[in-house]
Amino acid sequence: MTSIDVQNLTKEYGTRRAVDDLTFTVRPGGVTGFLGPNGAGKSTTVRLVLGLDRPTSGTATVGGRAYTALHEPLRHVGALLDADAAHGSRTARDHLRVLALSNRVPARRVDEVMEETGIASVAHRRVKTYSLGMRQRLGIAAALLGDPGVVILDEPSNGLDPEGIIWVRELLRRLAAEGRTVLVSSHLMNETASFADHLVVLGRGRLLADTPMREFIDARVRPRVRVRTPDPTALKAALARHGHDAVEHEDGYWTVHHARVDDVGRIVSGAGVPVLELAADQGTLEQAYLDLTATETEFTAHPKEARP
Ligand SMILES: Nc1ncnc2c1ncn2[C@@H]1O[C@H](COP(=O)(O)OP(=O)(O)OP(=O)(O)O)[C@@H](O)[C@H]1O
Repeated sequence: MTSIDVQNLTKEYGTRRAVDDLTFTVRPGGVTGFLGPNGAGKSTTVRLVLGLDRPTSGTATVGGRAYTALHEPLRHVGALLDADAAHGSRTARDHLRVLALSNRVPARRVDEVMEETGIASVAHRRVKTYSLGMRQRLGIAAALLGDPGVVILDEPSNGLDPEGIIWVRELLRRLAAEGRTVLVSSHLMNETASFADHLVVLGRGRLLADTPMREFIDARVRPRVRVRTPDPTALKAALARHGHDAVEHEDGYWTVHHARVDDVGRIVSGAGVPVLELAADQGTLEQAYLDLTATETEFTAHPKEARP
């Protein structure tokens, strides 16, 4: 099985340390979300993994070997870094054929990946006539061309329509289910939450988190419960007896903070409080991420102060 191993990786550009002593492993069989504010060092790390840049110190390997030492690398690692990587005056099919030929990938894979990514019907069109979403699909097709065990995608949903976004989500899950190692960097928290099971989070070049997604959220966002009842007085009284408080919202719901849905369910049913709806509000990846990175963001917009 092929892992991505980053070991004490550091990259300096002049006096700026873009990546600072990073150590983490991306394992097969799951989708790892690669997160961090602008300038955190995600792209630099990926470039070091792909041998596009040289580390100042430390190592980045794929299956125990440096990318540059891989024979026919496309058959081991597929990557989407930039949707504009294809030459605009080439057709999509020609672009993929050239890639296939230079990596001894069977020619039939060209048609297979175009079919899989939904661009078969535009295979003969020049890439410069493609929309951003179509170029994105072509970039994903190129990443999958060599049937690689490791797939690294930077913002794969970029420019895709709603149907395309769902397609990417399912594709990532399937690649992981097939036992591949999948690393996806993104700034879209809802999207990342929909496909990732593990997270690696960077801030100012350093590792801030390397945890399963559920643990990441649970450790940072306290659970809440939403309740709707026609008898708020009985609800508040029953909760108060167990040390809980309920806060009313404009939409008619009550929120019980720092509470688990099982506990609130038992309390209200035990007290005979009529309940129309009861739901766990588990907290989102976005809440947890913002909580973690609040102090790690290099670039923040500050609203102008109001003048007296
Ligand atoms: N070639 C380079 N020369 C000088 N500085 C660089 C170079 N590449 C990256 N940097 C700097 O390294 C830091 C990390 O940048 P990087 O692009 O890796 O971050 P990122 O997490 O991918 O950000 P984003 O989310 O904005 O894409 C930034 O401060 C950036 O300005």
